[in-house]
This record gives sequence, structure tokens and C-alpha cells, in this order.
Amino acid sequence: MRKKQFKAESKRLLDLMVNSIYTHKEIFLREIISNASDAIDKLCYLSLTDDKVGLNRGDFAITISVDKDARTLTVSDNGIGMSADELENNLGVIASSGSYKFRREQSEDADTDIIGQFGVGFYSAFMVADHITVVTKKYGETQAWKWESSGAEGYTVTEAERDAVGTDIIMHIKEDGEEAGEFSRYLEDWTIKSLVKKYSDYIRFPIKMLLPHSVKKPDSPDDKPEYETVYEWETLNSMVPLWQRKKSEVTKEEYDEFYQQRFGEMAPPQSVISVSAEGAVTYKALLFLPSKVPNLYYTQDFKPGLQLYSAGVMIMDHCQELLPEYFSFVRGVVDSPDLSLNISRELLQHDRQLKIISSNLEKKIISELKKMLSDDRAGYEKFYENFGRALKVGVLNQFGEKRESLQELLLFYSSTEKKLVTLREYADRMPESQKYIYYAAGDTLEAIDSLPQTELLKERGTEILYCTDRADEFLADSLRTYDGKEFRSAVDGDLGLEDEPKPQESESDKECLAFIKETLGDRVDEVKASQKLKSHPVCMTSGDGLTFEMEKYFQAVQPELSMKAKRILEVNVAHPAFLKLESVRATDPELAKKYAEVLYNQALLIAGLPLADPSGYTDLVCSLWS
Ligand SMILES: Nc1ncnc2c1ncn2[C@@H]1O[C@H](COP(=O)(O)OP(=O)(O)OP(=O)(O)O)[C@@H](O)[C@H]1O
Repeated sequence: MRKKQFKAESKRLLDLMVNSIYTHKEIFLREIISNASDAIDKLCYLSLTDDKVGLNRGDFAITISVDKDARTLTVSDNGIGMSADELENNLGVIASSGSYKFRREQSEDADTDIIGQFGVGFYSAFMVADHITVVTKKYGETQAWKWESSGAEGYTVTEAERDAVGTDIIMHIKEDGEEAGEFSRYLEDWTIKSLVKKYSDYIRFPIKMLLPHSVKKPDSPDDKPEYETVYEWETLNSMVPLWQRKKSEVTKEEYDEFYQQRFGEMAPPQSVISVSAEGAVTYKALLFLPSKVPNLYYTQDFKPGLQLYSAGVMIMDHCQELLPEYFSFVRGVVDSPDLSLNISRELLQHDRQLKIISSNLEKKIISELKKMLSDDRAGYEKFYENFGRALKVGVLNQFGEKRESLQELLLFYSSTEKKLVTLREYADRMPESQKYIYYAAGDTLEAIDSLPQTELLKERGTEILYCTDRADEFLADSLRTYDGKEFRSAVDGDLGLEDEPKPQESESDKECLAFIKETLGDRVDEVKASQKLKSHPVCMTSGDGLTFEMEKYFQAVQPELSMKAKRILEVNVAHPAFLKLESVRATDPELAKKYAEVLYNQALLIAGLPLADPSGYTDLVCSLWS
């Protein structure tokens, strides 16, 4: 029979498995058992609504058997099975899961690491087996199928015999190499027992094995007992899912292992939240805050949502209704006996119990974050670096409905503290005379710090919150006040400093400002003497309303709206540049116009706004030399 070829991508992974030098090859068993458990999950779920399945929750099991003479290790399940097409699609092509895409981007050297950290599914069996046979019968079909492969050169799919629905994965274990027992150990009962305990203890279906027990022969005398070996089925795993156990009884390693394996994450989670609720709805939840931004988080391929179980039966893999959108990075499991099992995605949105769970989980996550913020500042800052943006989105969404509960979790860089601070810390430090919470937005901390507009506040020692994330400014707009104090842009609006002397404009200054306005025409909305500037000659501000950073944001995401902030040219009327302009205005108005152009373009540059004619501007500046 003709061999079929693996798809190129699969072949590379397969080669990697066959020739693996990875030291923890033992993880293959975890992968094969996890697939068996998933397959049982699917049929178990069907059995709830379909009597024809003919199996009850207690009938499902995974069995492991060893044939030392034939050097085979077989893992069988009575799960959903696979059709011929599915065999081709599932085992002939590597799952195009996110984790694989990630693997592909890694260098060859990183491969061995990846095996350990991700687990690579079915193919990992090729680390220990030189030939694999899969015999399977899909639920609802009469024909069984056999898939066979000895590795990268291809596979065959043929008709087969199998009485019941389910799958056998028969692994022919490799001969030992230089190291004694290197592979043969996977044919030993004790190895299998300890591997199941180590990696698959919480699998919710029994993992059974026929094991030898030494028992006294019934007819042997008590004073001279004789023993015989009897084989009995033993369940190797405790079957208690991690989320059903008390947090104090679970080790960090167990949580890490569970998280990394189940959610395909490289790094252990940053924190684990375990919830056990009784009351309006009874449920257990195990939530993980990732320590790294999930691989596909910012792509459309990222699948948010928690795994939803009802009394130990998985009913949905990515239930998005369990978390608010802004917490979509949170991974985890929710298990509630109160949920209807045949709930559909459409119904979920209206499910009252689910709403209660979701709102409780949201509160739990927020309080866990607040705890992290107060007890582990460095850890929280790391979290914020990864997911601070999600919190900001939370504040902004739904017209700021969540702002009260999330505002304490926000961090901003402080101009005076030179580190990230909370709004609480800012407010507690504010002198009584300070009326506003000042913030300034820009591309980088350095750029904001050198903005002429911040000069006065800095001179007064006033703390300014620097916003380098585009979302930050919208944030100030959405929060409006904190602790009764209004937010005010240090860059754009009036600083509201009543004790600061107003700029002294002479009649001639006023005329000169009007001259500049006339020169610049509609390009500016206003030209005025600045209260903010100390040593710098000009700056551009936008007044109240849309700011320049918002304008840039809209330009980037919705240019068709042509959203434009006001342009107010603020001039330092005590600056020599202005005085020079003023002095040449009467004698050489053309030169004065050029100076006005320079001031205007300089102000645009400082604000990070585009110049209408950069090359014309360069020519203009150079003409002033000659
Ligand atoms: N025992 C089984 N019964 C039914 N289907 C199976 C079984 N083992 C594997 N499969 C099918 O083969 C697919 C590929 O398995 P594989 O372990 O390679 O990837 P995965 O489990 O989908 O992804 P990952 O291991 O990265 O989480 C599975 O998704 C499943 O559809």
C-alpha cells in the first residue's frame, strides 16, 4: 500500500521527535493520556444528551497495557474516536495550534527546550517509539481504522477491526541505546505508575492498568502459605482535579505544571487564584495570571475564555462569558454543578448563573491584583508592563463604567519620583494648594520631560504624571477626577495656577502677537502670550478638548475622520527670539514674517506634529543665515 507523506511542517517536528536528544522524553505519556482524556471528554459530553452513546460517566476510562515481549506500550480510551478523515487530518498534519506557530518561529537550537515547555502532542511519542499504530473507531461509525507510521517517511491508513468506539495508541518502544534501560524503562510497570502520578494524576477519568499482585493461594495452609501472582485492575491516578483541591494542599510545582501543560505556556504563571464559592451559585475556579504576554495575545488567533466544566464534565473550552473582555489574558478553569450541561453558546450570554460567576471572578481578580500591588510591588509592575494596557481598556470601555474599581490599579510614571506611581500615592502627596492632577502625554519619557510646557510646573516642584501610552490620555479624560481632584493636561490646557503671575503684555507685544497670527493665518487658531514658558521661546497647545496625542491616535486608526486638535501658539514674550521679531517688525516685516514661520514650525516639531512642508522650512531656516 502507498505511503502518504506528512505535511512539511509536521515532518520537521517529527524529525525532531525521532532524533530527539531531549532528556525528559517521559512527557510523551502525559501527551498521549491527555489526548485520550480529551477524546473521552467529548463522548462523555455527548452522552449527556444522546442516549445512544450507552455509557455513563463512570464507564469511561483510559487503560494502559504493556507487552514486554512485543516491546509495546498501549494507551486505550473509550472516547469519541476518529474517522478516517480525522486520522488523516489530525495525525498527518501537525495541529496548527498557536503553540506550533510559535515553535516554528524559534531557531533549531530552541527546539529541545520547546519540547519540555510546551509538550508537542501526539508526535512526542516518536521520542520513545520507532513505530506507532493507532486503531480507532469513531462514535456513530461502523468501520474502524488503523493508522501506522515509523516516523518521517510517511504513514498509512487502512481499514481495521475494533469492537467498541474509542482509540488504541500502540507504541513500539525503541531498543535501548548506549544507556541501559533508556527506552525499556517505559515497559516497566513502576515507570508507568510513577509517570501517571507525576503528570496525569488529576485527569478526571480513571487511568487503569492491569498490575500483578502477590496473593496467598486459597488452598495453601496458613502456616506454610504459598503465593501466586494475580493480575488486577488498578487505578493509577487520584482523579481529583487541581481545582477541587485546597490551595494550601497543592504545591507551586503542581500549579505550574498544570498551567503550562494545559494552556501551552512556556513560563509558569505569575499568580494563581483559587476560588471556592457556595451560595447563589456553587462553583470552583482556578485562575492564572500569566507571567508573560501570551504568544498570540495581540493577534486574531488568540482565543480568550476559561474552560467551563459542569460537575467534572468539560462543556466548553473557551467560555468568554466568564470574564470581562479586558481580563481576556486570564487563563483558567471554572467548574460548577449548577450549570445546565447542554447550554449553547447563544444561551450562555443570558445565563444568570454564569453572570454571577463572571462578576465574582472579576472582583476576585481585581482584589488579587490590589493585593499584589500592596505586597509585591515589583511583581505588580511586571504584571502592569504586560497587561497594564488591558486594565486601561477596562477603564475606557463601556463609558468608564468600571473606572471606580480599576483606577487604583493604574500606574503612571512620576516626574518627581522618577518611577511608576499610583493615583493614590500622587493624591496623598499633593500639597493642599494644588488643585489639579497634572499629566503630560508624549512618545517617550525623555520627550515629555523636555517639553517646554512642563517647565513651569517642574520649576514649582509639582508632580506630573507622564503618559507614554496612547491610551493614557483617553484615560485621564475618562477618569475626569480622582479623589475629588480634576485631571489637567500640563501640556495642552490652562494650568489653572492662580498664584502664578499672568504674563505682562505691552501694547507692542499684543500687536506683535496679532502680527504673528496674521502671518500664520488659519494654520493656528490663536496666538497668545504664554504663562507656562520660562526659558523656551514657543510651544503649541490645544486648549481644552481634543489633544495632539488624541489627534495622532485618530490619524493612525481612523484617518477618514480628520480629527484635528486646536492649535494655539503660545509665545514667551520675554524671550530674546520674540523681542528680536518685535524689533524687526516695523523695519523689515518680511524678515519678521520669516521669524514667525520659524516659531510656528518649531512649535509643531516640539509637539511631534508633522510639518506641512519640511523642505520649505529647511530652506527658510537656511535663508536666515545668508
Ligand atoms: N486518543 C485520541 N482520540 C481521539 N482523537 C485523538 C486522540 N489522540 C489524538 N487525537 C486527535 O489528534 C489531534 C492531534 O493531537 P495532538 O496531541 O498532536 O495535538 P493536540 O492535542 O490537538 O494539541 P496540543 O497537544 O498542542 O494541545 C487531537 O487534536 C485529536 O483531535
